[in-house]
Amino acid sequence: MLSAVASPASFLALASASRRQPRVSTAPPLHAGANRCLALHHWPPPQRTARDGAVVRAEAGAAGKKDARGDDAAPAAARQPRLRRGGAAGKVAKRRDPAVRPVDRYGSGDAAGTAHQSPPTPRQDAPQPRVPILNGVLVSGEDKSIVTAPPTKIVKVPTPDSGAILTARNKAAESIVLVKKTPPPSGSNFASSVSAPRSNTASNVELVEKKGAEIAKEAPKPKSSVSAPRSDIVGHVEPAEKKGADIVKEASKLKTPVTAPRSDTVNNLEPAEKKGADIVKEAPKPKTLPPPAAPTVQEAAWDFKKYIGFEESAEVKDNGLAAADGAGSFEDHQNNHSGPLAGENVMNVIVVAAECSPWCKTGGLGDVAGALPKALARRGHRVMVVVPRYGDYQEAYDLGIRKYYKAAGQDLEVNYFHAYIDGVDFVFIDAPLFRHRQGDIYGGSRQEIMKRMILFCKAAVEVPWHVPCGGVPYGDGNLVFIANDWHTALLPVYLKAYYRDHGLMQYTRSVLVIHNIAHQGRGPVDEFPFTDLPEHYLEHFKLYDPVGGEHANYFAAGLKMADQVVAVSRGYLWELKTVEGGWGLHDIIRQNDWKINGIVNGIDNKEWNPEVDVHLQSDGYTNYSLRTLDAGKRQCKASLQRELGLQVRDDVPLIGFIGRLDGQKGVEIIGDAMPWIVSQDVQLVMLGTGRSDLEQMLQHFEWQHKDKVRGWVGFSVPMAHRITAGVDVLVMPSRFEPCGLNQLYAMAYGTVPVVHAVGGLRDTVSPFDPFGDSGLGWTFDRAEAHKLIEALGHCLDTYRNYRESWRGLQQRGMSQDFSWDHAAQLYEDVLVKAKYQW
Ligand SMILES: Nc1ncnc2c1ncn2[C@@H]1O[C@H](COP(=O)(O)OP(=O)(O)O[C@H]2O[C@H](CO)[C@@H](O)[C@H](O)[C@H]2O)[C@@H](O)[C@H]1O
Repeated sequence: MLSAVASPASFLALASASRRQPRVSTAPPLHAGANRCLALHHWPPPQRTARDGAVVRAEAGAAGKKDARGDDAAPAAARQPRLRRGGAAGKVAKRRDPAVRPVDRYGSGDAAGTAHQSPPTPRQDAPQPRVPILNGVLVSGEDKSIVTAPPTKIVKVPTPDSGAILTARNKAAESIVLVKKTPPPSGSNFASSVSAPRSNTASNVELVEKKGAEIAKEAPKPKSSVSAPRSDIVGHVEPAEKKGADIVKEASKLKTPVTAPRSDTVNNLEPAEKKGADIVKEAPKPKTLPPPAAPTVQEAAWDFKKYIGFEESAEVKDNGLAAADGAGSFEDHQNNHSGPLAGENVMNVIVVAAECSPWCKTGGLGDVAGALPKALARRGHRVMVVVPRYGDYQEAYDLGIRKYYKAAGQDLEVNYFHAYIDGVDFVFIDAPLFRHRQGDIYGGSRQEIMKRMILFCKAAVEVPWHVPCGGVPYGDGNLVFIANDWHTALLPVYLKAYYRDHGLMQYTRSVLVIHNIAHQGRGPVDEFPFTDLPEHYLEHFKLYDPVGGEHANYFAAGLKMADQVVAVSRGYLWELKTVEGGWGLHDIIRQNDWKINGIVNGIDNKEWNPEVDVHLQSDGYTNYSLRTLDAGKRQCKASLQRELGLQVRDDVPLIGFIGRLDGQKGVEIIGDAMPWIVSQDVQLVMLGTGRSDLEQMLQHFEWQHKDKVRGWVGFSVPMAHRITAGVDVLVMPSRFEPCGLNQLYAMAYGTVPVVHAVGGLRDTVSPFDPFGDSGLGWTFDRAEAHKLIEALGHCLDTYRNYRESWRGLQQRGMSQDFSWDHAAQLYEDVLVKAKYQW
């Protein structure tokens, strides 16, 4: 008997148990038909390859070598290798190169087993030796006394009036130049960022000024041309430029690290404008340099709708759909004289992620990085997304800025590309390491992907200084970074170790979002020096794993260093604190509980909306709304059946599955339930890519049940949209699901979800109650085939025999507000908490 609500503990314990056990292919279906015993052992058994990116014994040593402990000691789900997947939205061809073992989607790997010893207590508050690091250059011990002094360097401007602050390289005479503020070009988001009251601006400025005045009184006059008292400019040193001794020598002449009003007060902040102007007046005139490829702002001409290939229909416009996602368009806000929704909480926000839709997406992280920033911008924040440039993205142009950063012992050049879309600055970090990875963004060995992420985080943390979006860099005051998953967990660490520990970037905060803690960025302790962090930071990384032993863990360090943390649902946050759900980091999560927030993702109302969905505008599909649900869905269903070569029948329930093919998504549970499924009068379509054994399973089922089953192996955004619209039921038997987006998309499209009640699935799909006529779908409390079958059985019964109840389910699902605007408001609360946190 299905119990609609079970305790989370039981979900987890059971999910975890099933993770540990081999798949049982003989789970007795409740409504088994004649061919219930259809053998599942036809398809190849899961390969027992080493888990990608797993904990690597220190002694495994040699570069490129994977987990030396083998798979047998790890839990089953954890053991399953997660193959890399293609990336480009909608057109990513899968590549498999047998010569290079894929690492996995998240590169460096699944966390280890279920039994964990307590990780070391976080010690970020412990007194630490103040080893000065100036842009990653360690200053020797005897120079410690000057640690707090700002390095005097090195700013040149691209053009005198561009407002950009760029550091010069290979330039003999370096000087600091205060850059005059220029009015933002039309179309830039500068207006939004400066027009809003900046609550901490005033207070920060006062604070800094007061402090500055006091210190300045005591401080000897700097000898260099540091006439512009701008701490962030002063504080910035080109890493590869003048190292160690030089910097120390220069810096020792100054004792005014934070005396100055900060660049952001000059560049970004309205209340500080006057002061900024005064400072500018006093500042020496910028040298006239030959103009480099200056950032001309072309963003205004960029049309997102054109880019994604649709124009809203007149009907949609009339219905005020644009406003349906809450805050209205960015333009609306610009014209809205009542000020930004965020009010005095307006901030500069930089979202840093390894993928971002529509440029590069392998899963939900890409969706979030593409949509959350726009929602934050609609609230009035000045928002930037920083993402690697894996391919040649047409809408982004080269800013002509070159920087060098050290990663894994190598000096690597990065360039910055920029686009301004929907009120958001998108900055693409270009480097040879990222180029040509579009179809394989998490590919390569563990060391390779870790090196990419080290470089990415180092470059990203300095973007607010170097990249003049709309002519004006963000600056480091009133600034918060939102890092995502292990790939960017190093960002909060670099922010602290390189800057905040040394009195720089004092008004910058970091938030780390946990989308999936099963991937943590683990490596042997002896690879820690690759990160280029001070030695004493190692303690924040070290984690003991009973299976893999001691290792260095990026996610662990990021969780400790971030000012605030977000888990992508409240249910997931609860699970993270359990042994089964924390994947070895549960103790760290518990210890940092005070700063962890659970926020369910939203959905992009332009991208995932049946009324305007561009993928429903051809091949017989159609857009539809709640009003036209019956006809619209019928048409989409028929088109999907036709496109997939299934019999076109409206009366047969069409079931769908979309997802990465790995242990998390529970696709093998569908496999276990297959004998029962094909015994019913149903059709089933599954779309996914990932583990090769699971891909083969999909293909095998299609081959075996041609009349009923389709297994589409690949990554196809259009097909994901069409399946979401065309099917009646979406199954998600995920073993764990931090949030889950597909069930949200399904409900928005009038498709009824049947889900394993874990994490975000449990939070977002309330179980159907036929008596109260409430609920949004069916849930089952254990990731097991017979539980799925039971829930699916009830679902199909309702579909066939209780059409009114079915219609009610669809209507309730479509009427939910899943917009990002609500989630963005909750994120804003977290950003504000971080901002006032010291
Ligand atoms: N073969 C395919 N072809 C086309 N599109 C495909 C596809 N396979 C998956 N997708 C798309 O990728 C996205 C996957 O979303 P999920 O929420 O399942 O994310 P994922 O588990 O990757 O991410 C993690 O992060 C997200 C975001 O926080 C959490 O919701 C989630 O629980 C967590 O595991 C959806 O947009 C889906 O349509």
